Amino acid sequence: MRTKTTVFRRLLAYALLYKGRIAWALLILLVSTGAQLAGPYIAKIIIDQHISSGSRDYAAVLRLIGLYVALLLATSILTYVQSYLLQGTALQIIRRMRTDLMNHIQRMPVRYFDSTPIGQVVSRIANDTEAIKELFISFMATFVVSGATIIGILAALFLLDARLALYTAALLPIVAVIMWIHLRFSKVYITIMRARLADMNARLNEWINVMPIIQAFRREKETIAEFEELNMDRYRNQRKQFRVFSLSSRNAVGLIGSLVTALVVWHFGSQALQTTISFGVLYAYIDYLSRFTQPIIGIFDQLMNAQRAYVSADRVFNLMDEPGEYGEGERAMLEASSAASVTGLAERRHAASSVPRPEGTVAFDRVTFSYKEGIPVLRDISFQAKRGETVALVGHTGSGKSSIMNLLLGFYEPDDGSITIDGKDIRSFSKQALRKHMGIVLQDPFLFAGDIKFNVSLYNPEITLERVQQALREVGAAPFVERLPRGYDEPVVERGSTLSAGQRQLISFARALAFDPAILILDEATASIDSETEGLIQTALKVLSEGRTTFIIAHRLSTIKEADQILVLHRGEIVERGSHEELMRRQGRYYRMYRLQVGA
Ligand SMILES: Nc1ncnc2c1ncn2[C@@H]1O[C@H](COP(=O)(O)OP(=O)(O)OP(=O)(O)O)[C@@H](O)[C@H]1O
Repeated sequence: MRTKTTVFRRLLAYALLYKGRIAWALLILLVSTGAQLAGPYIAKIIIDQHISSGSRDYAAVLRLIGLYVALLLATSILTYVQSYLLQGTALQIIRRMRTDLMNHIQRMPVRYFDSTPIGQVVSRIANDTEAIKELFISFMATFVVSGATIIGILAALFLLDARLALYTAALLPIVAVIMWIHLRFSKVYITIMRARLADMNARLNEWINVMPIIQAFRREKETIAEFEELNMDRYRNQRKQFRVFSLSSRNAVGLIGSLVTALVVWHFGSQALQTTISFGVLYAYIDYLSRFTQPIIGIFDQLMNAQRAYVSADRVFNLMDEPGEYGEGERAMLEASSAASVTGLAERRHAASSVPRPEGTVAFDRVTFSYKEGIPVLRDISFQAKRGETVALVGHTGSGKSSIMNLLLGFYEPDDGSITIDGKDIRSFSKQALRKHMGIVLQDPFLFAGDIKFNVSLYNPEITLERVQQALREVGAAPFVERLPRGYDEPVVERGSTLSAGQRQLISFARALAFDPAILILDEATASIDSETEGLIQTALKVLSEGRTTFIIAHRLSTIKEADQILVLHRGEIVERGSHEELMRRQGRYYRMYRLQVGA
C-alpha cells in the first residue's frame, strides 16, 4: 500500500523537473506578497505621523500615497507574472504525466485489458490527471501564496504590536482543528466519488459502443434506468460532500475572523481612545486581520481539490506501477526522454527497426495455456510452420484458434511448452522486437479515424504514399478507393463505419501488405460478404501470403483448400492435421465440417 508520503514524493519529483521555473515564480511571489502587505503599514504611517499628529507635510503624505499606489501596481503585475509561471508549469507537469501514463498504458499486457473496463483507463488519463493538475495549480498558486501571506501578515503584526499579533496567532490552532475535521469527513466522499466516476465512465463507454444493439433491442428505458441509478448515486454523494464543506469550512473561518475583529475593535478601540494604542496601528491591524482570513479561506477552498487530487494521484501511480511489457532498458529510456520528445521517438524507432527480419519458421512445442488458472483452453499444442508456408487453423467456435495466435503475438504467455521463431524462444525477444516483423489482420478489421492512406501506413515513415497505393492495388482495393470522392485522402470516421465490411477487410489487407511482415496472421471475417467481394478477398489473400509464413484462422473452409497444412482444433487440442486432400480422404472431423459447409 502506497503511503501519503510516497504519493507526495512522486508528485514532487514531477514538479522538480521544472524547478527553475518554480523557483522563479516563488521568488516573485515572495516579493509581491511583501509589496502587498506593505500597504496597511504605509497607511499606518500616514495616519499616525501625519494625520493624528496634525503635521502639515503634504509632500511627505503625497510621497507615501505615491508609494502606496506604486506598490499596488507592482503587486498586480507581479501576481500576474507569478500565476502565469505557476499555472503554466502545472500544465506542463500534467502534460508530461499524461504522456508517461499513455506510454505505460501502451505497454500494458493484453491480459490487463481483459479485466479492466476501457472507461476506467480513460478516466485515469482524462479525469484523474485533470484533478492532479488542480492540485499543482491550487497547491502552488493558493497554498504557497496563502502560506506566504499568512506568515507575512503575522510578521507585519509583530512589527505593529506584539500583543495584537499573539491574539491573531491564537486563531491558527482553532482553524487547524476545523480543517482537520473537514478533511476527515470529506475524504470519505471524495474517494467514493472518484470510484463512482470511473464506474460511470466505464458503463458509458460500453453503452455508447453498443448503441446499435441498445436501439435494436429497444433497451433504452432499461439503460436510462441503470444510468439514472449511477447518476443519482453521484448526486447524493456530491450533496453530502457539499454539506460537509459548507458546514465546516469558509463560513466557520469567516465567522471566527469577524468575531476576532469585533473583539479587538471593542477591546483596543477603547484603549486607543486612551492612547495606549494608536489609531494608525488599530487601522493597520484591522486591515491585516481582514486580509488574514482571506488566505485561510483560500486554503480551505483548495483543500477539497487537494484531497481529490491525492486520490487521483494514488490511482494514476497505481496504474503506472502495474508491470508493463518493456524491452531491456526501454523503460529507463522512455522516462529519461520524457517519451514525447522527438529524440526519444527517433531512438525508439531506430531500436525497433534494427531488429533483423526472421526467416519465419514458427514452432509450437507442447504448449498448454489457460486464461484463468485451472481452465486450460489449449492443451499440448505442437506444430511447425516452415518459412513461407500457409497454415490454416479450423475448428468450432471457442476451440482455441485465436488463443494460439494470441500466444504467438506474445499477448499472453503459455503455461507450459515453448514457442519458437527460427528456433529462438519468443520469450527471449522484447514484445516490440517480436511484433516488428509480424502482421495481423483481425476478424473485425479496425480502422482508425483519419484517412484511407493513414489507415494503411499508420504513420510509419518508411511507408510512402506510393507504397500505400501499390498495396491497395495489389489487394484489389484500389478501384473502390479511387471511386471515393477524395480517393486516398477520403476521411475515415471512427471504426470506419461508413465503409462496408468487405472494404474494411481489403484496407486492412493492404495495411498488412504495406508493412511487409515475415509472419502474417489472418483472422478471417465471419461476416458474410457478397461473392464478388469474396472473390476479391481470395485473390488478395494469395497476394498477401506470398513469400511469408501465414496463419489463417478460417471460417469458410473453401478459403483454405490450398493451405500447406490444416490444423483441426477441438476443445483446445489438435485432433487432425494435414492438407485438404489428406483430411478429406481421412473422412474425419474436417471432412464432416467441410461437407456441412458445402451443403452436401
Ligand atoms: N480473454 C479471455 N479471457 C478468458 N477466456 C477467454 C478469453 N478469450 C477467449 N477465452 C476462452 O478461450 C476459449 C478459446 O477461445 P478462442 O477465442 O481461442 O476460440 P476461437 O476458436 O478463436 O473461437 P472463434 O472461432 O469463435 O473466434 C473459449 O472458451 C473462450 O471462452
